[in-house]
Amino acid sequence: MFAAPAFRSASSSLAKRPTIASSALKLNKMSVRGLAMPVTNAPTSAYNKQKGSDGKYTVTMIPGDGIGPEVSNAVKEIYHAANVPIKWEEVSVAPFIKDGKQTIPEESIVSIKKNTVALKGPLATPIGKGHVSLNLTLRRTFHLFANVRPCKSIEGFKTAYDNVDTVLIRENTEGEYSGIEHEIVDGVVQSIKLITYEASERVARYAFHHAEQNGRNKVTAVHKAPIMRMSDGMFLHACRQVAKEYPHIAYDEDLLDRACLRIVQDPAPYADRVMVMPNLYGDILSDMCAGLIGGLGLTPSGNIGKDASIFEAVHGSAPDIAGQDKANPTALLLSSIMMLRHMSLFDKADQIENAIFKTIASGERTGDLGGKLGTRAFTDKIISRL
Ligand SMILES: NC(=O)C1=CN([C@@H]2O[C@H](COP(=O)(O)OP(=O)(O)OC[C@H]3O[C@@H](n4cnc5c(N)ncnc54)[C@H](O)[C@@H]3O)[C@@H](O)[C@H]2O)C=CC1
Ligand SMILES: O=C(O)CCC(=O)C(=O)O
Ligand SMILES: [Mg+2]
Repeated sequence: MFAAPAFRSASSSLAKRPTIASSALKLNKMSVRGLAMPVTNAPTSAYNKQKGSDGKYTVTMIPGDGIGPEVSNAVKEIYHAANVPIKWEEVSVAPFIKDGKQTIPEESIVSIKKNTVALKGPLATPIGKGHVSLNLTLRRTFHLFANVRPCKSIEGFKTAYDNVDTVLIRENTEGEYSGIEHEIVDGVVQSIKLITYEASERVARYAFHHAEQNGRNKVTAVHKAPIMRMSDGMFLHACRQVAKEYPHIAYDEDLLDRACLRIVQDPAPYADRVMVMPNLYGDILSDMCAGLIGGLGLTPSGNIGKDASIFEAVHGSAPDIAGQDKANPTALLLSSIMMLRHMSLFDKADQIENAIFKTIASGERTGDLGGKLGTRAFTDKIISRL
């Protein structure tokens, strides 16, 4: 097992390191002042909303950019056809500047806070100029500390492997995506990878909890601690501490590059476990896993917090195909199915999931899977199988 010498020398004072932890909290609260939710170490809380007088649960919907409105529309149509007891509260998170700071509309924050569940289409982030990532802003604003990204081979759709079944849990609020960058002097830029023990422990605990709840018998922490000695070293330390609380779940560690190689050479051994890792590694590894099962049109995710959860596809706004009726809505649909299960609407989740998989297996597919159907026609085929 890897030992992190530089980190070890500092570990005894770990519990008394309020400076790192409190500066992280300040960062989290910066995005939407006054509305940030408290951070706690509890793995997650159950969905406990009551149906409205119309017999429906209200869920926030953020259609998103690029292909977002097309794939969101597919979800809405299928849910309507399947009589899912959900009423969508559609909001925009288009940012504006208030007091010199990027702000997202209060209406969207109030909606997510009230409903505690949201389904989100992809949000585009301009490169190098314009607003900062709204995806990251939402994750930080609602302390969505764990990003769960399952990736499973689709029966009837042939790829190099038919046994991919990975579950990746990504720390979702800090790490390389803390957004702390500055130019020290001309031509020298510093980008801070901020890792706190608190966030590492929280996501590690969620990974073990998730493994336990989903019949997986191992947690693998994915890292680059030989290089990122203190930051990934602390992440590993937190994982090792939490592992002691779960003696019935095996724990091991793997280097990120080695894990990438192993997964593409033989994904089978990864079907028994949950992988947990810092933010950037999870972002990259989840696209890589998607490639093994047929691409980004197929992979869902859930951003899990204690007080709210936002479900979204792994993919982005796909500007190359936006507005052309080419997008595969499966990824957002499967994300919505994760959401339905989170809400304990298991029958509806199974019904829609079966219809999607039967449609794909029948050969009726969108272009990304080698098919001829557009987004709308594919949606209609799913509806016909509900
Ligand atoms: N969570 C989010 O909202 C995310 C947002 N983004 C943002 O999205 C924008 C575009 O990013 P890209 O790097 O181009 O990644 P992307 O995921 O949007 O697209 C990558 C490739 O996959 C294809 N693709 C993605 N989703 C598909 C679908 N549902 N059906 C068929 N093909 C699909 C695209 O056509 C493209 O060729 C950027 O502004 C990025 O920052 C990127 C990833 C996640
Ligand atoms: O926020 C973004 O623009 C990209 C985020 C991303 O790639 C992801 O969450 O997978
Ligand atoms: Mg990504």
